[in-house]
Amino acid sequence: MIEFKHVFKSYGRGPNILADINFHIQPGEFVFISGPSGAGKSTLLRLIGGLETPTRGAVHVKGNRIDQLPARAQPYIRRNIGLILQDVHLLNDRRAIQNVMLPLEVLGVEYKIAAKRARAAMEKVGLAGKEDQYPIEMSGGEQQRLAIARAIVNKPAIVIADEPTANLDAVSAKRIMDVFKDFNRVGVTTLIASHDRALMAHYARRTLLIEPDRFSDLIGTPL
Ligand SMILES: Nc1ncnc2c1ncn2[C@@H]1O[C@H](COP(=O)(O)OP(=O)(O)OP(=O)(O)O)[C@@H](O)[C@H]1O
Repeated sequence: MIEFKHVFKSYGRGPNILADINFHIQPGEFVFISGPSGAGKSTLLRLIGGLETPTRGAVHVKGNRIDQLPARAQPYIRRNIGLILQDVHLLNDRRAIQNVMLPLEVLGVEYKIAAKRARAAMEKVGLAGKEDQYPIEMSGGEQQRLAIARAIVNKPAIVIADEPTANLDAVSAKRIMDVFKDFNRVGVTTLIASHDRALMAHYARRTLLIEPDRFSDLIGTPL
């Protein structure tokens, strides 16, 4: 489903952030990406999402080399990935529900159906009743949950989330993790980078631990 083969990544002339990374994630796995700040967790997720290209090596996603896809094929692969980054990139001139409907609009889903699905996704992340607000009128945690609703609304095969619970209180964090768990239960491959090891220990069965000089592929979660 997701495979790294001898992947190296540096930015510009800087040092290798990732060096000779190898792993293979099967469909339906729930994987925790862990490691100290600045070690390269976001970089790894961005490589899978096709937002960065490796300096060396190959990144395979759903049988395609995402790092070598022609530009016209990228939207097709990205459509399968629900990407939740730290910078939520919401459109402030559109209401909350319109933000969530965007991925469906791109796919040409009929307006009424798209609105219904967007409303359901917002309810899942605890934002029922906030449909008509503008993102700017929402709290940081609400914006983060809105970005999550947008990422899951078209039922992607892969969900990648970078610190999805960082701005959330314990109750909201658990709610969001349960949303990911429900998706994972029906086969969605899930990768989550987080500093919250205790929370992740309840959900993930495998950990990719990224440290400055070491990469470890572990069963369970380290506590
Ligand atoms: N676009 C970029 N240009 C140059 N350097 C970058 C860029 N993006 C990330 N880096 C550097 O790469 C390293 C890894 O960053 P990354 O964001 O992947 O770490 P992280 O493990 O996700 O950190 P955190 O837990 O703090 O979010 C850092 O030293 C960072 O400064």
